[in-house]
Amino acid sequence: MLRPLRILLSPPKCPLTRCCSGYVSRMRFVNRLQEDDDACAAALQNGRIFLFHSLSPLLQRTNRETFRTSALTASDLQPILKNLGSDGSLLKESVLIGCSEQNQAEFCLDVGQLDQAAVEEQCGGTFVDLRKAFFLLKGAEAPLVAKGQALLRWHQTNRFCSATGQPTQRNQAGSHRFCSSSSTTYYPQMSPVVIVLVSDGTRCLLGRQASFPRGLYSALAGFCNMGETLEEALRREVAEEVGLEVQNISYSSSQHWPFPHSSFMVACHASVSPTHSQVDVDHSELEEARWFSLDEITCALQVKAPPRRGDLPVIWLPPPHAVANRLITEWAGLQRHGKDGP
Ligand SMILES: NC(=O)C1=CN([C@@H]2O[C@H](COP(=O)(O)OP(=O)(O)OC[C@H]3O[C@@H](n4cnc5c(N)ncnc54)[C@H](O)[C@@H]3O)[C@@H](O)[C@H]2O)C=CC1
Repeated sequence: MLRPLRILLSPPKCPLTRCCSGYVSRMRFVNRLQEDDDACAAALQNGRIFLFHSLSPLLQRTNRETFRTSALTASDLQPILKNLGSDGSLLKESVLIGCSEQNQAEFCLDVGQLDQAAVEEQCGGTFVDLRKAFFLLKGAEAPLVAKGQALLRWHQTNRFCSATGQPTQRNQAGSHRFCSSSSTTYYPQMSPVVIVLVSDGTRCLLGRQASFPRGLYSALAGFCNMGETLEEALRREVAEEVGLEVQNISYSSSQHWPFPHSSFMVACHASVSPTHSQVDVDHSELEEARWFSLDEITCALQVKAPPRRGDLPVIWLPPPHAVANRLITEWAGLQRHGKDGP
């Protein structure tokens, strides 16, 4: 007979003062768990575990429209895994992703080898593709599942040493893998990407790829090449994609972006002189790029959901989770207050 399942909903955000007071101890706790396998195994027994199935996170519907992540404790999960025919070793495949504000270690576990419907039934949730889940979740929950999925994916695709072909072994936290034949330690990787909102003083430049949904425009983005600085990558990408030379580069913010794989997005503003703003699009990279006025951006920022089939054509922008949205919002705010971006 199964014990009643206790689903732990992610805690609401705590007041700033409390977050700050516990921050140092939480960071040191996570760091210790990454270094000490025994401590990590013990923390797993008392931790919160976010389930994934074939890299899709388990979500709970809170009402008709909204979803939240759900986490189980090890003691809730163990009987479920056993009931579904898994031995006790599966739990140890959990990877550490952080520590809650209640000082509880947080882990992710992919149960892709178990029957999806059976896990959903026993856990009272639904596994949702990350592309959908990322935009259904609010606040800190979206980056949390993105981080968990990225780490689980990295382990699934780095089981062997690229030098010797021998299997690699992970530490308990999952913060690295080790090949004992070549004594090589492998760490999870992100690809650096620069994303830039170019302004000519009164307008900003957005582009769209042919693969984007109809009407979606975004800031220009591109992967950094080996050996490049961010500034070099930014200048090169803008030159390649739209034939412009930018100046006045300023940093805005950054984010981990899980699509299609882990990118480390560094978001910047930059400018061109209004007398040198003629766009020359490389159509092998972009379908279109053009300048947008503040009025056009203000309208586009008000479109809160992608247009549906049959709706009138409308220009819309990446959602608030995307750092591109932050760049565009920052630019619009500065324009409204009479200052250009960078
Ligand atoms: N979070 C946000 O606000 C936004 C995120 N992005 C992300 O930025 C990234 C780059 O954007 P785009 O250049 O438009 O992407 P893209 O997917 O069009 O990639 C461009 C080219 O870069 C090369 N490439 C792919 N993966 C690479 C890697 N890991 N390292 C080096 N080169 C690689 C390939 O030749 C690919 O054709 C994408 O992951 C995209 O999802 C793009 C716009 C907004």
